[in-house]
Amino acid sequence: MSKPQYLTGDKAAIDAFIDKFDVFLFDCDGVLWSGEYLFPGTAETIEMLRAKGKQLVFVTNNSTKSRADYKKKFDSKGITASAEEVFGSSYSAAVYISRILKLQPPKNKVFVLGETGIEQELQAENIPYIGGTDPALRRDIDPSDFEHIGDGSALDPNVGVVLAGLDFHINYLKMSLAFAYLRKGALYLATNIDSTLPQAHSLFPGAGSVGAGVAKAFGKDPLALGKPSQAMMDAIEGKFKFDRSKTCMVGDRLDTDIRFGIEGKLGGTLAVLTGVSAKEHFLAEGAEVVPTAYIDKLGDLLG
Ligand SMILES: O=C(O)[C@H](O)[C@H](O)COP(=O)(O)O
Ligand SMILES: [Mg+2]
Repeated sequence: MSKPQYLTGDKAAIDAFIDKFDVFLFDCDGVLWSGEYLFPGTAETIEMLRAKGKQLVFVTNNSTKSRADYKKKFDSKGITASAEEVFGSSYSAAVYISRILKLQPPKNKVFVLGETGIEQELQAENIPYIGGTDPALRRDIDPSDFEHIGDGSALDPNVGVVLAGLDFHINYLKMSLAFAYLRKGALYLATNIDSTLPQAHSLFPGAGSVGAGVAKAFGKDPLALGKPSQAMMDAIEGKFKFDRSKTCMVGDRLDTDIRFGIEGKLGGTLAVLTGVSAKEHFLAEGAEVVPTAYIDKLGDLLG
C-alpha cells in the first residue's frame, strides 16, 4: 500500500490535490473544531474551497446536534454553511428508519438513548419516539422501576426500535429500559459507535463507549448508521448527487472517516491531525487504513 502524501507546507502539492476534486465531504469534530474551539484557518479554508467552486457536505457522526443546530454552530463560528449541507448521523439514522425500515404501527416508536439532535431528526421524519432528553428519566432507578420494567408494565408496547447515540446523561434506568425493549424484540440501531469524542483538545468517551453497556448486556452490537456505514454514503450520494471519483473525504479518524471514504471508493481521503488519529497510526508498516494524503491542520490547505 502506497505511503500517504504529506501536504503541509507544500503549496504546489496542496493546489494539485484540491484541483483533483469537485466535492469535499468534511468531518466536523476534530477537523473543523474541538468542541467550541475552532481550529485556525478553518473558516478561511472553507471560503477558499467555495471560491474554487467546490461542493461541500458536512458529514458528522456527532448525533447530539441536528442539522439546524449545526447551522447555528456554523453561524456562531463565522463559517458559511447551510443546514442542507449537513448530513449527520442523527439524520442518517432518521432517514434509514423512515425510508428504509418503513416501520408500521403499532411497533413504529423509537426508544432513544441520546440527545436533542436525534429527537429533532426523528421529529423531522415524523417518527414517534420516547426516552432521549426526557427529564423524567434523569433520576436513579428505584425498586418500583425494577418491578415494572421487569414485568413489562413500564414499557411502551409501541416501541419497535432502540436507537443509541452519544448521550451525555446516560444512567442505569435508561440502560435498563433500552435493554428491556431489546429483550422484547426491538431492532437495535446506533447513530454511530465511535469509541472516543475529541473535545476541548482532549478525548472523552464517545457514543460507542456510552452505549457499550447495553450492547454488552444484550450480547449483540447495534447496526450503526454513521461513518463508516456505506448506507450513509449511499444516502449522501443520493441526496447530493456527486461523482465519487471526484470526491474527497476529509477526517480525523481512521476507523470512521478515512475508512468511510476508502470503502465508498471515493477519489481520495485526507487525514487531519487535530483530532483522534495520529500519523503513526497510518504510517506504520502494515497499517490497515491509509489515507491518500494528510495535513497537520485543516488551515494548512491555505498553503
Ligand atoms: O462519540 C461520538 O459521537 C464521536 O466522537 C463524535 O461525535 C464524532 O463526530 P465527527 O468527528 O464525526 O464530527
Ligand atoms: Mg472527527
